[in-house]
Amino acid sequence: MASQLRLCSALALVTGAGSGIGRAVSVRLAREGAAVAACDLDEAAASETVRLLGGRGSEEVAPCGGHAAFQADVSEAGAVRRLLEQVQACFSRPPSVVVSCAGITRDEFLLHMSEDDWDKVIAVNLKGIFLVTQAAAQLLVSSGCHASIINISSITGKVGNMGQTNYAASKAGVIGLTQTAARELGRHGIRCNSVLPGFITTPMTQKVPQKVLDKVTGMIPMGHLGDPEDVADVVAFLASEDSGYITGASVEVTGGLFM
Ligand SMILES: CCCCCCCCCCCCCC(=O)CC(=O)SCCNC(=O)CCNC(=O)[C@H](O)C(C)(C)COP(=O)(O)OP(=O)(O)OC[C@H]1O[C@@H](n2cnc3c(N)ncnc32)[C@H](O)[C@@H]1OP(=O)(O)O
Ligand SMILES: NC(=O)C1=CN([C@@H]2O[C@H](COP(=O)(O)OP(=O)(O)OC[C@H]3O[C@@H](n4cnc5c(N)ncnc54)[C@H](O)[C@@H]3O)[C@@H](O)[C@H]2O)C=CC1
Repeated sequence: MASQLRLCSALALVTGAGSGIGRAVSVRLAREGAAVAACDLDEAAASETVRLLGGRGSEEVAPCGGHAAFQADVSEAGAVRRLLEQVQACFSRPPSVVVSCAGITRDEFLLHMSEDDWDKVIAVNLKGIFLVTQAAAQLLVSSGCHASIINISSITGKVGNMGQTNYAASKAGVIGLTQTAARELGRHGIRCNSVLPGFITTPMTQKVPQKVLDKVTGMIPMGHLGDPEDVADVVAFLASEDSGYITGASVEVTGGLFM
């Protein structure tokens, strides 16, 4: 689909920007004119994303401003606070688009799942989105800026998935968190929506046993796994004013899996 320049005045903070869906989201938002603050636990990966965007220090300059890479662990409150301070200082404004893509899996059947694997997944996937959403919202409300917050959940948060009690719980929590944030922040001109991808071809799904991937592919009405760009298309829409009357929604990007 031809990209429009819907985001020329936007500053987009993307977490998990160093890989997969987060990288695709960063590329798409930049292509639509946004300045991108690409954050990841892996600083080198975030910097590579910015290089791909034609970031500061490269010959290409984004249509409406530069891009920058930031390192932060979204599960750490202090790191998230510093991240938002750094973004505000770097761009002299709060992010008007916030996309939380950072996430992990630690898959195991319930009977054998360790407490540590539970804690780690909840900390990154759910608490991380709480911390980023809260820190961004505090900046935005105090400055009176309108914004679009987009949290990446998963279809697993809707229907569950064998081997993922921790992950499914975290992603179901993201939906509830986002709906509640939408209720509280709507009066401030801040929209909050969730995106629920199905199986998307990224490093995260490379760990899935082939027999499971084979099984699920046969269940997808569109007959194939999705690409990160399929998710980025929807994120760009939710980031733009084309979705200006949408908040509290959960948008499934699954090829029809578990519709
Ligand atoms: C018929 C059902 C088809 C599959 C439906 C799956 C729908 C899920 C859609 C999710 C889309 C969104 C994905 C997302 O958000 C990003 C991710 O989370 S990617 C990671 C997704 N993770 C999984 O799906 C878990 C995959 N399973 C595993 O990693 C391992 O099985 C596990 C570590 C849990 C256990 O390993 P192990 O003890 O070695 O057991 P086996 O691997 O041999 O499995 C035993 C048995 O169970 C079957 N099985 C395993 N996982 C699933 C599963 N998710 N759905 C259905 N069946 C599963 C496996 O095929 C074996 O069956 P046998 O008949 O005994 O061979
Ligand atoms: N790939 C898929 O099939 C699906 C993925 N999702 C979700 O989409 C999001 C992105 O997933 P993918 O791109 O597939 O995964 P990925 O593994 O390719 O990318 C995840 C990125 O998040 C970063 N990250 C991990 N922990 C972090 C932390 N504590 N702080 C900051 N960054 C951290 C990683 O370094 C990595 O760059 C995740 O939230 C995932 O749960 C949802 C549904 C399907």
